[in-house]
Amino acid sequence: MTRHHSPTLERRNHAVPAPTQQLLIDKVQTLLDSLAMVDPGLLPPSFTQDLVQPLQAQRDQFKQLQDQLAWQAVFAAVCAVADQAGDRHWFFWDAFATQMAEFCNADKVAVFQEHAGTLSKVHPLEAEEDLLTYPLPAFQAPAAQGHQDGQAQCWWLRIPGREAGKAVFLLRFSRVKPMPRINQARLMCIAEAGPLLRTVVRDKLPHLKEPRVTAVKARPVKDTEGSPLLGDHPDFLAAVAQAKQAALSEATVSISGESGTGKELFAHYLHTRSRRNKGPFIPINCSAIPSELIESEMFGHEKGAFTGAYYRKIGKAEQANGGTLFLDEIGEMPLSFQAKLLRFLQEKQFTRVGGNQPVSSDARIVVATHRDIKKMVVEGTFREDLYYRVNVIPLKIPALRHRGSDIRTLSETFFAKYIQKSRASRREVDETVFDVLSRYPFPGNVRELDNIIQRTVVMTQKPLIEVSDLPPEVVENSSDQEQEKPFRHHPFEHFDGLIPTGRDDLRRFKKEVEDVAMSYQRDLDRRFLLALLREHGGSARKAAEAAGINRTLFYKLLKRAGIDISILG
Ligand SMILES: Nc1ncnc2c1ncn2[C@@H]1O[C@H](COP(=O)(O)OP(=O)(O)OP(=O)(O)O)[C@@H](O)[C@H]1O
Repeated sequence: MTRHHSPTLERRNHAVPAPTQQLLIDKVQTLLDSLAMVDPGLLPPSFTQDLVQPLQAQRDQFKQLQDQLAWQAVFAAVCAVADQAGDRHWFFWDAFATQMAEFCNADKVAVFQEHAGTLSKVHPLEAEEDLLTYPLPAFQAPAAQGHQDGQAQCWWLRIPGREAGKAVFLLRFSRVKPMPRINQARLMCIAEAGPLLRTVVRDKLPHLKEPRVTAVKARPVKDTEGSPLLGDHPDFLAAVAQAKQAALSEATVSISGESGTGKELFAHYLHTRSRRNKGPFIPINCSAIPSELIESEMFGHEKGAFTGAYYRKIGKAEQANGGTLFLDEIGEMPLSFQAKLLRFLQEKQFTRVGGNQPVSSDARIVVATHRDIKKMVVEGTFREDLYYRVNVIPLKIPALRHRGSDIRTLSETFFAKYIQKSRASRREVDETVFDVLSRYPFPGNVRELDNIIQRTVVMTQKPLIEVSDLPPEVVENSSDQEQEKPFRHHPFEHFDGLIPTGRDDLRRFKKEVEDVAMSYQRDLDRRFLLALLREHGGSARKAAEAAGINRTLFYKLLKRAGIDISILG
């Protein structure tokens, strides 16, 4: 069987500028759109067939070209990965492999599937011909069958006419993210296939040259200035700096931020850095206490104040004397209690439930909320005077997903913490894990990240923690990319000479479009002018008047459109 010798996919091909492709598509589309607006009465019956359909075909051809160029870019990226990996083995990243599988042409090659575990049986293949020079359609991937997402698979291609085949690794990686847009695939081929394939090579083919492995070693928990607040994103550091400043004063601080961003941690940090740090830090979660009990929780009660009050109880406000009282979720504070709280904040005095003696407490107040209490004021569910009383120093903690670099810092620290606690304390984390985590939106913020990593470390005992060890929901939701639109046609179907691959070809294409556009325009002008003249009994003066242009210009237009007025009767 002869081998398919279509033009090779040279790397220079993907150098054709992407904007030019889009420009061509846009141009033809604009033309089509304006044609769609022309009054059908002015158009010849064969209009659609003669003009619209060829234009549509041209637009589709440009789109196809765009796809193909994108594929070539991906191909070039895969070449780069393959270059790094040595000359005998090919590595395809899943999205690429799946696409290839779709365009499989099974009669050209025989394909044998091998599981990664049997890879070592694949004997070294002579490399007398560089695989890079093969036309892409000759790489026939089998239709995806029996793959498990997230698992590396090996496919062995046997190319007809040759004794031995070439080993091709197709990496199933679809759990990591849905198919990316093709123009993003290029970057991701390198970013994602790289670490995974290195892992596969290292684990399964130990006899091959040791690949470069990028794994992160667990390291001791960071402890900067004794602060438990970890992070180095500029917005986070700005919040820490504000907190440091606020700690020096006695003013009430109002901390806002989504759930799990570290509001309580910040409140504690404020306390430990304040001059009250020898005093108590007393937190009270307003959302966790039933509204009828909030007053006695906060201010305590006297013995016999109500049924079941057998002893005097000291409330949180009193316990916090000399220290800090942290009112968490202040937005959940019942409206009925807000007036009493306001009085305490202003006078530093309160009365225990069932008592009549005023009790004083010198507590610094820090409040937190994940709700927009300003909005609650407008809605009438939070007292305006209390809002101003607590909102003296506002401190906003950004959500984790807006603090990209912190995901990395915190992940490393949490991995280190839990790996140290685990039985096998010498474990590593594959870089790809951090890539996946950095793309996950973390609705539960730092608390969620902490839980995810703890769960991951506990649930696997492997020496190298990989993406497949992360909880599936994290991997599935780690994509911030748009959903991939499936390709409509084989990317290399018309590769042989039909599709322009260089700048000159594109210029020619562009000129063709312009010529077509011009001829359509002339044709339309002509039809319009003729219709106008007929309507006005062949009188150029009347027709010009009706069109709102002067007669000289009208004659010019007639001349340009090749209309001889004398033939009109
Ligand atoms: N910057 C950080 N560094 C280290 N750990 C953090 C950081 N931010 C949050 N955490 C950890 O995340 C968890 C949640 O933090 P915390 O309880 O302070 O959040 P929160 O905003 O008060 O949550 P909620 O609104 O649900 O009460 C805690 O285990 C905390 O130690």
